[in-house]
Amino acid sequence: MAASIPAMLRNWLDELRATGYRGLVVLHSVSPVYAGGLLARIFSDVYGDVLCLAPREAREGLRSECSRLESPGAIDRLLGTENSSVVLVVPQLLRPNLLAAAAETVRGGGVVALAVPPLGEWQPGGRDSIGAYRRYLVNRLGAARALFWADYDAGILYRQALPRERASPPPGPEGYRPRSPVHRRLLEAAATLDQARALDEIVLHLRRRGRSVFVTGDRGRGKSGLLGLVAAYLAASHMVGFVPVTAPSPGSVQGFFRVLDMALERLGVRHWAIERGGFVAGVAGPWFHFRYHTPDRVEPGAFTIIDEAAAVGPMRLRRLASRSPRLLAATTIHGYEGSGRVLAKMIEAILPEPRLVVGLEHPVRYPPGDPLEEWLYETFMLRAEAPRPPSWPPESLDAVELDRLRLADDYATLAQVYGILVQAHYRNEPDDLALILDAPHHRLYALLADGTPVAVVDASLESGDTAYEARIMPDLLAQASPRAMEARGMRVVRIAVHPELQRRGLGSKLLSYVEEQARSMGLDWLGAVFGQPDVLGFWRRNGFHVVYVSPLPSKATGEHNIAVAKPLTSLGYEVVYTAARDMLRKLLLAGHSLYRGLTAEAYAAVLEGSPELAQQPLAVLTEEQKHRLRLVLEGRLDVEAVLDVLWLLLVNHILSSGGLRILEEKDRWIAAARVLQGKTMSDIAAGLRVPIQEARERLRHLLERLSKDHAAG
Ligand SMILES: CC(=O)SCCNC(=O)CCNC(=O)[C@H](O)C(C)(C)COP(=O)(O)OP(=O)(O)OC[C@H]1O[C@@H](n2cnc3c(N)ncnc32)[C@H](O)[C@@H]1OP(=O)(O)O
Ligand SMILES: Nc1ncnc2c1ncn2[C@@H]1O[C@H](COP(=O)(O)OP(=O)(O)OP(=O)(O)O)[C@@H](O)[C@H]1O
Repeated sequence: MAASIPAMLRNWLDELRATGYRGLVVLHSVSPVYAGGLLARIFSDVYGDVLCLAPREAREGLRSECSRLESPGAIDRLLGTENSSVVLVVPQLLRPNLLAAAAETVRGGGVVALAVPPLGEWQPGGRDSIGAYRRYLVNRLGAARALFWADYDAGILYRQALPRERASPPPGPEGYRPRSPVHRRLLEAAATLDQARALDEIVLHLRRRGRSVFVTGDRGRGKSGLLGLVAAYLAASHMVGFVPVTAPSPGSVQGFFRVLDMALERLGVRHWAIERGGFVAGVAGPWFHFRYHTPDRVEPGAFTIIDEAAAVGPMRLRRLASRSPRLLAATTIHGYEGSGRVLAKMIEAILPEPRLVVGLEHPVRYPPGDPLEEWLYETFMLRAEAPRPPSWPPESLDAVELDRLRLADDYATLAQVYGILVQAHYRNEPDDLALILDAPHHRLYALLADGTPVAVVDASLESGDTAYEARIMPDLLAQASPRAMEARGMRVVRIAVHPELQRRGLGSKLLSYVEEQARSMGLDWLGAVFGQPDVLGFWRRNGFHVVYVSPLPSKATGEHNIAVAKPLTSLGYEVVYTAARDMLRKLLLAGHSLYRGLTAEAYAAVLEGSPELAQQPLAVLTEEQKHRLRLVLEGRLDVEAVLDVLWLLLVNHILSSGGLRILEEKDRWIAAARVLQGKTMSDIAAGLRVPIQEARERLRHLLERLSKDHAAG
């Protein structure tokens, strides 16, 4: 009986190849390594090439079967490669990111295969899983349109399916009539008609003095390739000299450089590649140089190219956009390494006008409508969107904890929940769904309006006993609070309200339900960690305090993580207030060193504090300082002569009142940036778009006010 599974698989592969589409193979066995070897042998016969990804202990047994054998961790490097078949040997945890990324490398007619333990023992969520992810995956396998699913040892075929129709290849660039003066040879270098049309539009836009271009599309649509074609046009037309190119990693620009190199070759433009650390880091010619820099190092040029802009983050983009006269950017809307429509809209708004937005739809490596891509996108909800909101006001509005095992069987509700939750994070990736469904220490809460989710919280239980990789808050609190590791709490990993129903109190209502749940579990604190300082207002309104601000920006997004917490027990009070008071002091005393990198707005926001954080001020002014202060107040010296005095007065004002209590927003920003962070007046004026003279006036008024308060105090 067992012998027939390989034969059936071969037949299925023949039929799959005839359709031109890609498919998924899942083969169970008590020895996933053996099953992986078997799959590799069959694929090698059928296709000639097999990429195998297996953990170290499994690799020895596979060496002779695979044309390339790597660890699952190498997937980032392999993303630019193209394969007919990929075998993933997965004895334990199956990370959705790995499966989705491996599929990205497979061309039309090819397969991705999973070699896994027998169905009864299969736990793709790993050892501590609650089993919801397994249940969900098994349900989803039932919905795949191109699947071969069997148990090799038992000789059982669970399911095989093939699409009925045959794929038609995406239309090519042949015969496309351009409107711009783009070179014919360059147009023919496009991989799809879509890419050719976009190239033409972009050239037209740039020739008409357009300032920015934003290319969007799902993964594998040829976005990076399109940037390469445009770059070749700019070089060949002598429109550029030095062009900085940035993206989250050098690996992510290899496709760009490859297509740039190919296109310059076709145009007969002399050029050479510059390699660094095994990657192409630049392509240069006699009058041009395209050069890769990491997002934290890149200096904008007259033309700046940004690939995977979503991963570079809005903060860095804003900085690049404000300093670069012209920009070419591309981003994935939905893909294995995340992103989302919200972020694409945000990026679009940052890019300067006149701006052209072009979308690419046709995949480059496989036909449109590919069933494997469809299955991955649906299974990992990569196109998740908030559902249509229910009619408002609803008859009932109930906060509940969602049963994740039941959710695994209810695709429609899970899609609604996830569709709301994705907004709380710029970048959503397949792994996120598995985490939310399956992580043992996570809890999922929702506010249901007549049964439809309108607000969702994903929370995680954390204490000193939680595994190091799975806890965040206890370690942050422990930096200042000696008893933090004794305390137990719940971290709101994400909170989101339906986009059409925000600012009606729903977020606060759900949060207070979560707080009740945490109290009933006897937890000491409720907390959250996030990157966007603009939601701080929401947390403060709900009684949370800033307990930590990361001095280092995230390498990718440039944002500084902020942690907030609210105490629920007396131990919680001790831990949270100790950390929050210490943080306020540290933010003040290290404003010019550790926290100088924060924008004035973000720094002023974290300093806002609350009266409960009031504490002992620093030393009083010396006689000499008082003397200088008098001279300034009488107009005989400039404010800059008493910045030390102003620093002391401001720090003491904040310490004794528990936060930066200056009402006018611009005054707060200028005071924070000049006095506490030590930024120059010209940087501040440029950053906040305030004339220097006005900034000086505001600083002087602040001095007058604080010295009056000081005299009165
Ligand atoms: C750990 C994390 O997930 S952080 C990321 C948070 N999530 C997001 O940013 C996703 C998009 N935003 C949302 O989903 C929601 O707006 C939330 C969750 C931030 C807030 O929920 P809402 O229901 O909109 O807020 P709610 O009406 O309860 O707000 C109460 C008060 O908080 C403050 N507040 C709420 N949102 C904000 C905000 N974005 N910025 C500043 N203050 C805010 C306001 O003072 C508000 O009162 P007001 O509307 O009378 O001025
Ligand atoms: N015009 C082209 N000629 C040859 N190959 C191309 C062309 N355009 C893209 N490719 C190749 O097709 C594959 C997918 O294209 P590309 O990387 O540009 O897609 P993308 O939309 O940027 O997606 P991703 O987010 O996966 O990078 C890459 O290997 C790329 O090198």
